Amino acid sequence: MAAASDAVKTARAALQDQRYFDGVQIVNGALEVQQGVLTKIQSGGYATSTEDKQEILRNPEVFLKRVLPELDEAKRKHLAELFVLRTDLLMGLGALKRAVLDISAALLLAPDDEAMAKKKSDIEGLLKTGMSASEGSAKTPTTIITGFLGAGKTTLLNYILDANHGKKLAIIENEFGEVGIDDSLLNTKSSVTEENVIEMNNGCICCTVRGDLIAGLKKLHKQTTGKGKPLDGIIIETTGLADPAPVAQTFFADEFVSANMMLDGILTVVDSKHIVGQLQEEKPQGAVNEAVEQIAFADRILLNKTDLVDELVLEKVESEIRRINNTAAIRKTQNSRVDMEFILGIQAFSLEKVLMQISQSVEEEAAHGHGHHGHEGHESHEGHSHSHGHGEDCKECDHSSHKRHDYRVSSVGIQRDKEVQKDKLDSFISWLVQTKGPDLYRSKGVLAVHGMPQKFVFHAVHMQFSGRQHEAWGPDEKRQCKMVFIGKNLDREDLNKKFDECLVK
Ligand SMILES: Nc1nc2c(ncn2[C@@H]2O[C@H](COP(=O)(O)OP(=O)(O)OP(=O)(O)O)[C@@H](O)[C@H]2O)c(=O)[nH]1
Repeated sequence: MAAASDAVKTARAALQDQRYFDGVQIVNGALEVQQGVLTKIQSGGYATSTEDKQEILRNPEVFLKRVLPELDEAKRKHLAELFVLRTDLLMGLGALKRAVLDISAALLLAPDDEAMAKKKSDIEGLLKTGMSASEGSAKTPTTIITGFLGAGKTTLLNYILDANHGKKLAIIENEFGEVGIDDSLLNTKSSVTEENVIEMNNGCICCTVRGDLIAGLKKLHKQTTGKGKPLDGIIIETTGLADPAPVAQTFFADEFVSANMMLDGILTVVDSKHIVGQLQEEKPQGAVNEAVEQIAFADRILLNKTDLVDELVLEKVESEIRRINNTAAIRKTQNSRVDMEFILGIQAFSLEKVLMQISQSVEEEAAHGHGHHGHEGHESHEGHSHSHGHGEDCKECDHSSHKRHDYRVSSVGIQRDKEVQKDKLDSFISWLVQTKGPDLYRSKGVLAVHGMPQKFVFHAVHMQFSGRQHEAWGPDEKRQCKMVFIGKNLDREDLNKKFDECLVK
C-alpha cells in the first residue's frame, strides 16, 4: 500500500504543478497494478492471458462492476481516490468526456459521496455548454496584435473593424482595465505600466500573467456573454509592451480566462522600412530587443508599408525575419490591408492545428536549417537557413555580415522517425524548464511516446505548457517526433543531443 500512496502523492503534486500528462501516466500505472491484483484474486491466483490489461482505464465501470464484491472498504476508498484524481487530471488536459467516465467510476465505489456527485454534474454541465477545460467552440477567440511603434497596428485594427461588419468584436488596448467594444477607444492611447504583471506561483520566473488584462476580460465577458450578447472575437493591441508573453500566458494560466476565451493567434505588424534597423539595434547587456521578441512570438507577420521599400529590401527583411522565426506565415501589406482569413480564426493555439502546422514547419526546417555551429570563424548564428553544403566559397551566404545577423533568437526544429521513452522525455522537459524556461519563447510539437497509441501534442509560451493525447497513430502512419522551438540563445546541437537521449534505442 506504501507504493500506492506514493503514486497518489506524486500524481497530486503533478496536478498541482499542472503537469497533467505526467499525472495521468502515474495514476494509469497505479490503476493497472490494481487491476492485476484484483484479476488475480478473481481467477484464484492466476492472471488470465486473455484479459484486457487496460480495462480499468478503458472501461472502468464495466471492470468495477465485475470486481465490486471482492472490494473491502479500504480498497474502494483507494480506487475512488485514484479515479477522482484522474478526473481532475483529465479535466486539465481538456478531456471532459473521459473525465465523466472516471468520476462515474468513482461514484460506483462511493455512491453517497456528495462532492463526487457534484463534480460529475459540473463536468456534464461543461460538456453541454461546450466549454472544455482547454479548447472549446463556446470560447471567444482572441487575437493579440504586436509590433513596433508606428508599424501599423492601429491601421490594422481599423481595417479589421471596417472589414468585419457582420462580426461583433471587442478591442482591448493599453490599459487593460478599459475595454472598448466595436469602434470605441481606438484613438485613446495611454501608457502601460509593468506593475500589473503578476508572477505565477508555480515558481517559474518566466510564467507571468497580467492582472489588469484578466480584470478587463472578466468585465468584457460580463458586459457581453453575461448579458446574452456573446462576442465573435476579442482583439488585444499591445502597444508599448515589450513582451507579448504575459498577455499570451494569461490565456493558459487564468482559470476564468481559459474557460471562456481562447487565444487564436499572435499577429506582428512590421514596418518594412525600419525593421532591419530595429532588429539590429544594440541593446544594453541583458535588455531585450522588443522588435526581435515580437517577431519570435508571432504566428502571423504582416510585412507592412511595402510602398516605402523596393523588392530587394523586402527580400532582405523577409530573410532576416526567417532567421528569428521560421514558422510564422508572412504576408506583404500596404496600410495593413490583409485577408481576414490570414489573421482571424487561425487557431494557432489549437492542438488540432499544431498537429497540421508542425509537419510543414519541421519539414521546412529539416530541409533548410542547419545552424552554423562549428562553422569556423563565425559567431553563433543559429537559425540561418540553407540546404546546401557549406564552405568558404558559399555564395548564398553573406559571410561578412554574420555578426550583424546574430539576433540570439532563432528557431530550432527537430524531427526523428523514432519514439521517445516517457521517463527520459520527462527529464528532457524538466531540463528545458530549468535551464531554458525564460529563453524559450514558443514551442510546439507532436510526439510518438513509447507505449502510447495516441499522438502526444503540445504547445507552450515560455514554460506555460498545454498538451494532451490526441488521435491515435494510423496503422500505416510512421510513428515519429517533430518539434519546433523558438527562443533566445538556443543551442541547436545541445537540444538535438539532449532530445536524442530520450529516444527508444
Ligand atoms: N506609407 C505607409 N504608411 C502607413 C502604412 N500603414 C500605416 N501607415 C501610417 O503609419 C503611421 C503609423 O501607423 P499606426 O497604425 O498608427 O501604427 P501603430 O503601430 O499603431 O503605431 P503606435 O500605436 O504608435 O505604435 C500612420 O500615419 C499610418 O497612416 C503603409 O502601409 N504605408
